[in-house]
Amino acid sequence: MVQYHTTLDHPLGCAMVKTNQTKPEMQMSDRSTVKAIGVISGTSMDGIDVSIVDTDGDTLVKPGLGRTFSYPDNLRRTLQALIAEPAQAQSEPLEDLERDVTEAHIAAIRRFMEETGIGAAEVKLIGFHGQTVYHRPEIRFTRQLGLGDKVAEALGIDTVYRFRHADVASGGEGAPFVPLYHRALASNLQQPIMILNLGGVGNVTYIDGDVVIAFDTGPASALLDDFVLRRRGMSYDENGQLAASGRIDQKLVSVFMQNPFFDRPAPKSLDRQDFHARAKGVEALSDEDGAATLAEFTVQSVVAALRHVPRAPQRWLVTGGGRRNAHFMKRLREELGVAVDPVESVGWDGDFLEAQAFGYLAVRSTLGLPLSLPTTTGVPHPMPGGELHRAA
Ligand SMILES: Nc1ncnc2c1ncn2[C@@H]1O[C@H](COP(=O)(O)OP(=O)(O)OP(=O)(O)O)[C@@H](O)[C@H]1O
Ligand SMILES: CC(=O)N[C@H]1[C@@H]2OC[C@@H](O2)[C@@H](O)[C@@H]1O[C@H](C)C(=O)O
Repeated sequence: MVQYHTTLDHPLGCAMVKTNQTKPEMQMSDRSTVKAIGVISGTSMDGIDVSIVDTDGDTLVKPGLGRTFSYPDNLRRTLQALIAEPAQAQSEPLEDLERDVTEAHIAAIRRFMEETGIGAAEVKLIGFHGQTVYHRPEIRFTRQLGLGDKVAEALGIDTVYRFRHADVASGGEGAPFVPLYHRALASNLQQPIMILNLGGVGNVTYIDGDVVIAFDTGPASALLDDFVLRRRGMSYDENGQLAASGRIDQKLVSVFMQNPFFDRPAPKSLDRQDFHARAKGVEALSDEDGAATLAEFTVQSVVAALRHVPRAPQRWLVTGGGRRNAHFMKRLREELGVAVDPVESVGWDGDFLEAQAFGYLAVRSTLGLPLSLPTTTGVPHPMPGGELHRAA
């Protein structure tokens, strides 16, 4: 197994770097396809996404079925409270919480396999992302709760986890990590093309042949979700109805857009909570106007992504839960002035791209292939990563 040691003087030793590059677990000549399950709970914490992909870890990719399973209510609430307290999310040991998060993921994978009839013997690997609770690449720190060894042991399937750690330890942003999967999927599409993920945080992948540029764009649904929860007790603004019924406070949007993040060259990444403190200005607005203003902030932060790509793509494909927000989609079409479609328009499943990506990346990890590039996370060179735990 690849060996790691911690590079940071941190009590949790969360950032790891690969030290002795041993032989990859699979050789390039073994490149037949294998089935890998990917599992992730994103920053919205709306559930655990599980999917499967049949892949050689390179150009061959066949996505399979996907399912989302909710966190138990008390666990979701505990996680939501934790991410609002950055000091705790960074420094507390959180052993009980990490065990609960791991168990919820194991239960989700079990149910996925039962419901889809996929047997453990068919699955070569699990790519286990875990739950991001704190992300600070500038101090070389990223934290995803979840214990890969427990997943491997409980399910009897080799499991790769700690995908982002080697990247962050080497000075990379540690996110986004889905872009190489986007590249594999988009190889037959007209380029340049932009893939936009509207999750809790937004991120884009610009693909033009060998050029892959990726970065986080700004808030996607996180600010709006938290606002409508506070104001209306709703977990999100269904179809963007509330935002569509309000008036945008353009002055506030331009204040939000003065944040130096938007001019910072790519690659760059965000913690879910990064814009919360500075978005407090919406508290003085009505529910409708506040929602309209926060939604517009998301839209303008996506438009600002064009500052950091070489050519304006003629087509945007949108993935993540935000593609269901009709108001986001309408405003993006108006502002970008080109085709903006959900990824389903090219046959991809926008609910499971991230889960599939971590299955794909798990296979790449065992092949010793890069998971991130200088142009996707700012690593000094294409960077392998992930930590493999054998089932037995
Ligand atoms: N019908 C809908 N109308 C409006 N918004 C929706 C709808 N369905 C989902 N969403 C939004 O999508 C969000 C979830 O998106 P998604 O599952 O892609 O996020 P995530 O994967 O947790 O986040 P990230 O990609 O940042 O890790 C919800 O929190 C909600 O704001
Ligand atoms: C640190 C972390 O978990 N970041 C997430 C988050 O959610 C969206 C955006 O911010 C992206 O950078 C990343 O998610 C996907 C899975 C990624 O790594 O591509």
